[in-house]
Amino acid sequence: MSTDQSTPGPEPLSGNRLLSENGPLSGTRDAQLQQAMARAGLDALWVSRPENVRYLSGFTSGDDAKLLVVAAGAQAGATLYTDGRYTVQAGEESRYPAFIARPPATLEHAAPSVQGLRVGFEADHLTVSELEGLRAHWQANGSQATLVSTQGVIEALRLVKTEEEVAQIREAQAIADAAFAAVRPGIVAGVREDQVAAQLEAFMRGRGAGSAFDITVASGPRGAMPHGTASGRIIGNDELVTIDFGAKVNGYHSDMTRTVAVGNPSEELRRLYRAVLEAEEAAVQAIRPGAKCSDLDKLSRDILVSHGLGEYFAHSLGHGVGLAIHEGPGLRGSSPEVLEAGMVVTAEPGVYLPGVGGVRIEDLILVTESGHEVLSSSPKERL
Ligand SMILES: CSCC[C@H](N)C(=O)N1CCC[C@H]1C(=O)N[C@@H](C)C(=O)O
Repeated sequence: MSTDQSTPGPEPLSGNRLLSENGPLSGTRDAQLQQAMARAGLDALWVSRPENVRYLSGFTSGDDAKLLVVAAGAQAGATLYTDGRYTVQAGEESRYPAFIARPPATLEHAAPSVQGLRVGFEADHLTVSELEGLRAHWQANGSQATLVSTQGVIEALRLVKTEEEVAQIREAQAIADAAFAAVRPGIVAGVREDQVAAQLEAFMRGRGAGSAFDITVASGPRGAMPHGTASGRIIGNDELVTIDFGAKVNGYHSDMTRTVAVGNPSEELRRLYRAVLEAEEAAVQAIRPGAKCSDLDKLSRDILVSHGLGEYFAHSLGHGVGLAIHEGPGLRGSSPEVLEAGMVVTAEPGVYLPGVGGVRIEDLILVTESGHEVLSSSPKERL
């Protein structure tokens, strides 16, 4: 898989070609996109973030594709640009016609469509060389397009999930819960962290799901690493082990963390665990439409501060989950976002004490009209 569309590669199977005529914008998602583009003052949008390409087009190899959307006028419509490795797949999956080529042929093909338009590009997901390519082909080459830097145009549409999207996330979380139930009895002293991760991953693959990200299994002092990817460390007796993992179903992720006790951890470790559990449960209970993300973060942080642990809570409370493992809304102190029904978020406070260890507890939560539904069902230990 390559994210660099400018890398020379194999030629298209049968030359550059459009798989069908230009595709109209139709349906709810396209209408929302057109409104969002109008709000951002855009005539067209060059979509390069893989999840956004997938969200709009349905093409599942968004890493190797771009999408041009022209919102209105004679050229209105959308075209997927990908290369000859994906001719069949694009024909099967994409809601829009595909032009099979690599840059610069893709940009040359798009140039007449963007003539004189204000064309947005995704500033967080376009490389400098790709931007130079847009400039060379759409500005310096007579197309006279105005390139506009944008952030979060499509991400804003992805914040509230449809029922179909929630169903995928629910399925991913159910598989992760089943994996945890199957693997938990084997998390004992003498087992390596990476064996635990391998068992979780094998279980999820056996159920047709992928792993949402590199699994964290952080035992003993490694628990002080929030992103402590499973290592060859052997889990010891009387330790805490933090396990953070998720499944991926049809591109949609789940995310859950449990911290488990092996043997009889010290009273100091149990105290950390109880404080984190209190902070997590309070945050979950406060999740409802209208709740401010920054307030939720503060609520859990204040509880950890009251236990003298505020300085050890080294990240935000949580994040949205969907086609990306980390997406909006951000449940953090600086977030201006407010929860709405249909959002799927995590609540995952943690404390990390260098040389000692750490604790994190995380649930995956659907915001509902009446409050919330906790999608993760794996039991939490009471220490
Ligand atoms: C590599 S994906 C990690 C998934 C995990 N559940 C997670 O989101 N974590 C683990 C600890 C912190 C948190 C995280 O990475 N939060 C981000 C959004 C932050 O910047 O705080």
